[in-house]
Amino acid sequence: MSEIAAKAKRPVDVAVGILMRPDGDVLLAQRPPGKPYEGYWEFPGGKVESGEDILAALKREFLEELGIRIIDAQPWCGVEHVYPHAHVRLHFFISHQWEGEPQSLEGQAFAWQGQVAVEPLLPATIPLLSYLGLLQDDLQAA
Ligand SMILES: Nc1nc2c([nH]c(=O)n2[C@H]2C[C@H](O)[C@@H](COP(=O)(O)OP(=O)(O)OP(=O)(O)O)O2)c(=O)[nH]1
Repeated sequence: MSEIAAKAKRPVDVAVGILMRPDGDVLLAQRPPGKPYEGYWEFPGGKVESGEDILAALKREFLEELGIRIIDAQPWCGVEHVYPHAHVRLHFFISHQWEGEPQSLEGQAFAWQGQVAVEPLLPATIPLLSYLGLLQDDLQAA
């Protein structure tokens, strides 16, 4: 295998955060122009840097991209997906504790959603929505 092909196949770790309000609404962001899949909706986050702890990466990305300070977040699930542009390993966290309101520091749009209805959504994230819906239902029933 050539060095370029091997590099292309190496998974990239991505820290992704689902901010969940007490009523179950979650925050989505629209990918800004210039990124692969621009205009698609996602849960905010970004690539983990070499040697960086995943939760630390999550906190850094939220501060850099949204101006939000995550106080605490719990690991939720992992998803691996191969896109034409990258092989990603997504580490999803759920946070109920943060400070600040989302600011569009990268020109991205935001939406708080109960039932997630924004479209299009990044393909690797779509299968998680039904599981997320169960969590939101539990929160509302509590
Ligand atoms: N943040 C986020 N990324 C996701 C989700 N679902 C999904 O497939 N991804 C993929 C898309 C990208 O290939 C990768 C995230 O990388 P990115 O390019 O947005 O990361 P970044 O903000 O660090 O970008 P950059 O510094 O390289 O511009 O993960 C999701 O729900 N949220």
